[in-house]
Amino acid sequence: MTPKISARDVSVFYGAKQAIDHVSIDVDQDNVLAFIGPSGCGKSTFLRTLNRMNDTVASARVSGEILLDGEDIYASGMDVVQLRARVGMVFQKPNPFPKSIYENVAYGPRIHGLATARADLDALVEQSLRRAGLWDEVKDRLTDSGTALSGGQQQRLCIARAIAVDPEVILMDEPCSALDPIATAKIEELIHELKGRYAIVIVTHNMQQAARVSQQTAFFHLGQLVEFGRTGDIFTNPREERTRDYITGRYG
Ligand SMILES: Nc1ncnc2c1ncn2[C@@H]1O[C@H](COP(=O)(O)OP(=O)(O)OP(=O)(O)O)[C@@H](O)[C@H]1O
Repeated sequence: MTPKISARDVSVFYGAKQAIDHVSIDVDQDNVLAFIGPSGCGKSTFLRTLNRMNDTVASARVSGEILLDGEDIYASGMDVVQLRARVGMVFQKPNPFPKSIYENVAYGPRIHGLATARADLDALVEQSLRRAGLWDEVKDRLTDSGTALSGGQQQRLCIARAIAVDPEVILMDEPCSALDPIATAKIEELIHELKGRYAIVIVTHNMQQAARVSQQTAFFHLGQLVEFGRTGDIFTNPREERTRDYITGRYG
């Protein structure tokens, strides 16, 4: 199977400090891939290279190659706005726009010209909220502010917002770390439902979560990709000592 994203020999520097050290990895189409590793090992930094979110950090410099469907996303002609629609992102802290629930979801399709007629936009908003498992909770209050929802609902709204522009990949950077266990379980359920429709990459500190939601796991340490494989193998039979030490809680 051709990978959805292929990262080759990727390094990232913040000024003189190297945060990612020659990482190569493929993201498959039909999988959930989890990035795990101790704090500061570079999980978020690497995740953010996959849709050029590091462009927003002045000191960040990326080398190597990242191909999306075989196309170099760092090529000079790449439209970064379009790229971030194709490779959407959900952040640690839910960050809905200070606008209505409807507008949070409709904004992206409108600026990308995916729906112009009101009825089409309404249908797209409903479909996105349904896929994000939020429709039944908000259908009678679409004009309320997105920021008035609970944290878990806000995170699902952010997922609906990412889905609305018809992405191919969804990057999730610790999407449950600000949520309680019930809201977390809902997001995990949602990840199961979204799997197959979108390639999903999730950064998580929670190893049980990685084991529950992902089919593949990548373990990072000090900017290096130490081990990458099937989640079951990584957690039950890791090849590398550093992976074993981490998953058994010897450091972290
Ligand atoms: N904007 C930045 N400017 C300078 N250094 C940064 C920046 N962002 C991250 N770093 C550094 O890069 C390294 C990797 O950080 P990163 O946040 O990617 O790790 P992480 O594994 O996601 O950590 P955590 O699990 O704590 O979120 C760390 O040493 C961090 O201090």
